[in-house]
Amino acid sequence: MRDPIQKMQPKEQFSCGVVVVAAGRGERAGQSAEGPKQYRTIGDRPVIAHTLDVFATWASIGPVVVVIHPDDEALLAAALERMSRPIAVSVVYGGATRQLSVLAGIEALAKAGVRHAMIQDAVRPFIDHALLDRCRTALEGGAEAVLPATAVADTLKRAPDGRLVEQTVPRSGLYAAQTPQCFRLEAILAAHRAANASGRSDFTDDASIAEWAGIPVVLVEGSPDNVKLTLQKDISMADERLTRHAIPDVRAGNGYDVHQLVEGDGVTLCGVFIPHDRKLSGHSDADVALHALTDALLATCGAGDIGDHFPPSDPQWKGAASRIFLEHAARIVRERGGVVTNADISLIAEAPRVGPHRQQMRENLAAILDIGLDRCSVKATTNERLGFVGRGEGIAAIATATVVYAPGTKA
Ligand SMILES: Nc1ccn([C@@H]2O[C@H](COP(=O)(O)OP(=O)(O)OP(=O)(O)O)[C@@H](O)[C@H]2O)c(=O)n1
Ligand SMILES: C[C@](O)(CO)[C@H](O)COP(=O)(O)O
Repeated sequence: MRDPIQKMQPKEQFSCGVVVVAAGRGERAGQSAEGPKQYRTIGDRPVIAHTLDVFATWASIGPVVVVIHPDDEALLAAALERMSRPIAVSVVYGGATRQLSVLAGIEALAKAGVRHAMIQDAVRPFIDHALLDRCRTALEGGAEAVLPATAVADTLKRAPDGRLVEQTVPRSGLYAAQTPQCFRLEAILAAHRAANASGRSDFTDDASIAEWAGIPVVLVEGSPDNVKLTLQKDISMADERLTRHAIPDVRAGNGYDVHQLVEGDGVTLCGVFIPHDRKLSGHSDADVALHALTDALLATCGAGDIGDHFPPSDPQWKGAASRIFLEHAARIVRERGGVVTNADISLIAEAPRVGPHRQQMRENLAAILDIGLDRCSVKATTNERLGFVGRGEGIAAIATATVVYAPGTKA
């Protein structure tokens, strides 16, 4: 589409607020326990959170008014919690039609003292910054009314009874209207007020009110992605699209621990008791490997470290089997929506030899974490006789845990 405004130099100061209309009942989409369609989850969040996010992350963002149904206050509050960037919104109640809801929204926006208004359906979550920029350019070029639209691609038929085709309608010059529809605020407010005063309530978009009021409406290129979620299948497709493209929330945590070797009869490593002429000193069974892995798991969800959960000063952990600590960390991870996908431990010790026990150690990890054996790794190395490990004064362990969290999981 050729955009006559696009080439013009900015002549109009851009100062723009946004009205997001969300007061509809979504009857064509059908009932859902989540509420009307604008509050239903697509991907990881409610539809309206996606829509508002695009404005919240747009450099030219101004004041935002959200028009809701009086029954939906809690739903909106919950959706605002799911934004990727917090946004301050004014909330007003809408009316029985979209037209009345928009009027309530632009009346509220007029109080914010902005020059321009973008009017957006809450149920068009796939707007993007390039589209908003095209609208902005057109407003800066002096347009009073700007309509993003796409040329109609299908052959059009008129069938008044929905059964028998009466006529093929030439599609040349026909466009499908999208939102945000953008206006000089004063002009669209006057047009909406006049339409309301005249008793007209059948306008399905704001550009048609502008046309009715004699305001020239300039087209800018819409986006084929900018679909309106009208039916259940639109919501399912939107969900599928976002889920397919969701970036996996993969987090890696590391842990490190050292325990001193003192006189004794053996050490416990990864839950395996290995007879030895020394033992590891510690408050619990001093399983340095499981301690490091516990820290690594906790690190994947910002849950502190082993000492926060099991203070060494607490007598109940005296001599405790360290698998308790690892089980606890794994439970925290699961409760926060995480799935452990890998656990890797490196032991650094001059003695005893770990090799003969590696398989049992891996099996212990797999059992404690309830994951496959191929996701559990135990390795060992000496410290080439260097340092405190090399002198046999202690054993160290380094662990890495990899956890995949559900999209949108809050740690
Ligand atoms: N009284 C109304 C009706 C609609 N809308 C909003 O206008 C947008 C586009 O409307 P539509 O898709 O028709 O939504 P609904 O009216 O909710 O759907 P239905 O007609 O199926 O009930 C939606 O964001 C909707 O919430 C509104 O704010 N107030
Ligand atoms: C405003 C709109 O989204 C532009 O396509 C559309 O007109 C809303 O229509 P509906 O009748 O409320 O579904």
